[in-house]
Amino acid sequence: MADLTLNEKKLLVALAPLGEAGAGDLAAALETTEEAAVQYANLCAEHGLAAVERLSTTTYTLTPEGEEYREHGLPERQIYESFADAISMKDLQAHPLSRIGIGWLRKKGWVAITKGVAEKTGEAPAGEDEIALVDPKDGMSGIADLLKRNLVEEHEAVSYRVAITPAGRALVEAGLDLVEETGTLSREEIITGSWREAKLRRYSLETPPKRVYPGKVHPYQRIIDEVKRVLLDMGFVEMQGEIVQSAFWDFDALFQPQDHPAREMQDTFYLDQTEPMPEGWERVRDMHLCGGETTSTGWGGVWDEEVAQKCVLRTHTTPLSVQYLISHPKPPVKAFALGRVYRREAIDPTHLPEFEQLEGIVMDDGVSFRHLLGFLKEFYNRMGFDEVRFRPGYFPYTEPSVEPEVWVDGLGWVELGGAGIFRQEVTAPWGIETPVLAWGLGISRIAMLRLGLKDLRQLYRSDIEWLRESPAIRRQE
Ligand SMILES: N[C@@H](Cc1ccccc1)C(=O)O
Repeated sequence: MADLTLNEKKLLVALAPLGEAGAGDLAAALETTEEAAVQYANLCAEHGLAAVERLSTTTYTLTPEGEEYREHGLPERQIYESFADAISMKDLQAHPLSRIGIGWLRKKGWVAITKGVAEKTGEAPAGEDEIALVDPKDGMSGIADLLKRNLVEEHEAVSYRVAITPAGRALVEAGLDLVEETGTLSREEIITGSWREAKLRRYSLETPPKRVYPGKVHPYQRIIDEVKRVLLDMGFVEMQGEIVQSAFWDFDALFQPQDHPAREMQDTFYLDQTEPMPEGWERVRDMHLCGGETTSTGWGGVWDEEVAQKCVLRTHTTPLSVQYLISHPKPPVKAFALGRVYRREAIDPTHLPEFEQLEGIVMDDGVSFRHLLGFLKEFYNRMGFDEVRFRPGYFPYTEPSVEPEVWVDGLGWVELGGAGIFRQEVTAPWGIETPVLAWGLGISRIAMLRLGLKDLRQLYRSDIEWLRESPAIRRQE
């Protein structure tokens, strides 16, 4: 029995005079936790030196509702006692417990209902459930009904008893050497060689240890952090902005006409609040009406100030770009925002009413459409997508516009957002003449592809199994 650890030996020595003991007593004798004592006992059991018995006891306690009924009787009993022999259904239904109690009264056969009158059948013995309600104990036949009615709660308590086997006793009687073992060696012990005399604790390399699940960054947050890192590496600064925007910023400042379908209630979350117009709003109005002082003709028609003042949950992060340009009108500007946006979407595996967008702008003299494609390609390459292509797109605020797509094995080309060069209708009201490249990309989609998910909802539901299995490391570059 050379491979018994000191702890196992100590356990046997403590157990031998008792023959049999609860894990709690053994833990006290060994000055350790009950869990550890059970572990040592199990190791002894593996060597045939002890036997471990797992005992589980079930106890029941009353819920607050159960307590209430123990005192005053089950609802059906209370109703039963509230009238003499017969009662009209109308009066019966007026009883405060009627909603719970009437069904049970009938089911238990205590009343018979004919022509709108409930009449006692004369039989209403105390049921098993009522007996169990007084003092619920394991094995009572009324417990199941009380559990179903949520009047009692079940608790399971597990305890362990350990008994020494004849082989264990023989070993203790033959005498066990209780020399302290060491599990760690100090620098000195190694240098001086005194480790040779130390009694080293044996480890079993076959027994799998209990898995631990340390806290770690959420897989989606890791990708968001990585996106931000990539943009910062590419020389962008981060812009911040509000989730609640006026329709003026979310739509009008982006030259989205007031009758644009995306502005409608079924697509956008409107709030019951308004925001006053910002300085310079009249130039946006004029742009919509007639193109202001530019070569544009605008949309024509009418433009309603009240429509623009309504607040919405931002439907995209693009309003932040306009706001940033207004406060940073001088080139060069390279800025990004990564934040949540809201749309009234029916929920399915690839659509959610909230998701994350990565917004970006580059303003500088001489930047062109080719720079835009270059930025997007570079970004996706750095995020691990090697093949990128662009399809023509349309947005009211950009011209030309594109929709970037990336190639994903097994899925084909996946659309990931929109991009373009801001139209003069967007920039001119604020006196900006330098070209501005702009894009808004879906980040949850990227995360889904990178994490190999089939359902976007996985990113937002706290699925503990998935979180535990997700590696806590960054992607290999
Ligand atoms: N805002 C657009 C994306 C976009 C942003 C900037 C320029 C062009 C397109 C969207 O939400 O789909």
